[in-house]
Amino acid sequence: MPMLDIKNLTLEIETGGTRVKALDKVNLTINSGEIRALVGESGSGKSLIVSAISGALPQKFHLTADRMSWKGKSLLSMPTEERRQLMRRDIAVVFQNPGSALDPSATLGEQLEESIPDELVEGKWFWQRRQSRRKSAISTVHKVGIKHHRHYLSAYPHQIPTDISQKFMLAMALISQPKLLIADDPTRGMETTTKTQVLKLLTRLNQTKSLSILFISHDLLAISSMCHSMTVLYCGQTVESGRMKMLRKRPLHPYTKALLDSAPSFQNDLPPKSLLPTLDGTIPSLKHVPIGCRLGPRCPRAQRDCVITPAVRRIHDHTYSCHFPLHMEKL
Ligand SMILES: Nc1ncnc2c1ncn2[C@@H]1O[C@H](COP(=O)(O)OP(=O)(O)OP(=O)(O)O)[C@@H](O)[C@H]1O
Repeated sequence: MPMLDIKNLTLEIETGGTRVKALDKVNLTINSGEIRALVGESGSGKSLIVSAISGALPQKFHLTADRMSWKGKSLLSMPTEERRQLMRRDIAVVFQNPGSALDPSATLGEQLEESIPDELVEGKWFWQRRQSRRKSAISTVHKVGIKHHRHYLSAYPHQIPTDISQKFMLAMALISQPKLLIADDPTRGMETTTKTQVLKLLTRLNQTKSLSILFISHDLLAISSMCHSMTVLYCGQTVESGRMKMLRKRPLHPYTKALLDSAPSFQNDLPPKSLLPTLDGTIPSLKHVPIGCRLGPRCPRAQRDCVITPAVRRIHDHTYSCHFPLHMEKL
């Protein structure tokens, strides 16, 4: 049984007097110990999925799903307090805008120490427990690559640079020793050495502590080096999902292929200064989503049938939604 299991998640948003489906029957599963990438162009709905899982959607959004469960328990019918505990203890989220998630009136040290669940604090007496909190705060900031802990732990959020607040959010997420980490573009804007350090830390935690990770990023090279599986999203629809190796070798959906082909690091035989292949056009706005397969107007393989939403098809653990998939002759 998957740890996190989402089936046919639909999210409707009111925009300009009409209701649009920002997410349209999205499927996503994460197994214990798995690192799954969630990829797709800007505006495809990745952050909305994160908000839906964490229960952080505005009231006016209308969310439905055939299944949205954590270890078999429905998240949709879970009492608020239980859901809050789950998000505090088992699922940790690193949101895209680290600054806005921090309390401006408390120091980083206070916020970090407060995030440690009571059961992870050692000692019987107040002073022992305070020391234990301090010790884990220091060791966690070191783990995520923040060196001058004395300086940063006593600083307020507005006093620290963006890259430190990004690392700090990761520390806040990891300090509760979660079972699943949802990281929405955690390395965005980081310089290469810091990024490598963060990715190594996540891989190590996955291998040694069996931490499952939903890794959202635009960095396909990082994704292919650390993720076991990948779910591809286009304009609110899941187009393909499967093992990383399989998707890289034989993507079945034209969008997955276009996405992989657009990454320079994946193109070994590309002559210098040649143009990377990309799909014409851009992702449509929510007000103008095409009917059926939303990639239709941009898809090189589109035909008349594509105005009907393709069903999800499965080959072992590889799923895709396309009327005219690639590579079928080789399967
Ligand atoms: N609060 C909101 N109100 C209205 N529309 C929204 C809201 N949040 C997101 N959207 C719309 O939902 C769609 C998906 O947005 P989302 O931020 O989830 O994309 P994303 O894939 O995370 O993009 P990025 O890679 O840039 O973070 C976009 O068209 C966006 O404009």
